[in-house]
Amino acid sequence: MFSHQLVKEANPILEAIFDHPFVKGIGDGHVDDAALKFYVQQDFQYLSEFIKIYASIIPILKDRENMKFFAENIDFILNSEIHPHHVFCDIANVTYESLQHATPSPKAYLYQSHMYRAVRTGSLANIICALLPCPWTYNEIAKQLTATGKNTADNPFKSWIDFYLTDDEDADGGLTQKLFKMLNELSKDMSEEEINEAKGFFLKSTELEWEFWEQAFYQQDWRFTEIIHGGDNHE
Ligand SMILES: Cc1ncc(C[n+]2csc(CCO)c2C)c(N)n1
Repeated sequence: MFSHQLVKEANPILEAIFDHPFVKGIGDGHVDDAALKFYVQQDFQYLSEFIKIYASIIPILKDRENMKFFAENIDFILNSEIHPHHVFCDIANVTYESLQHATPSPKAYLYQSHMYRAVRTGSLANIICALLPCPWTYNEIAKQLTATGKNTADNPFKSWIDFYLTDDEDADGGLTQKLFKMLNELSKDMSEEEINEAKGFFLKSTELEWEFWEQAFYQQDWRFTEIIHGGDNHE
């Protein structure tokens, strides 16, 4: 099955995500404030783009059930995904509002551009492959942290882990499985070339998830950010 192939090939990248100091820090209950702030600034901005990508899928869908599914996911990102951000803000002792005006860092820019590239191909499989590592890796992180005994009552990140752990219909676990199922269906009518193209989108997005943790941990912004972003806030 296509989904098994994707998970198998991406596995070393997922393992590297589990080993990343930011993710390990979530498990151990400590991440530097500067890393948490950089993450929320970039993620707030990233999720706004993610919503637009979800919206851009709707015109290429053929049935209402799928339209409902993607529309509900937009609602979920807008209204529920803010919870994990609040957890980071509370720990870093900053207001969420103060972190909502960032422009994309190089890696966030690359990740967003990668997703838009998938949209431009017009292929639903490519778009789902580019999107899926986002809910997939987070759900896997939450499961791994829980399985290794890190999701404890005294961990300040407990409610962040719990958020991505939930596996009910409306939450990420359910979403991940549904997207993998859609891919398995689509792959039945795809050529080897199309399968490889879609896989490329999935594997690159998985690495870009790793890069997202990395850039937040080391606060990697544009080298010439003053020049690039100037006084006005262009993207
Ligand atoms: C860089 C980055 N990657 C993944 C997530 C997690 N996430 C974002 S939207 C969503 C639901 C998808 O419909 C999930 C699980 C994040 N916050 N930031």
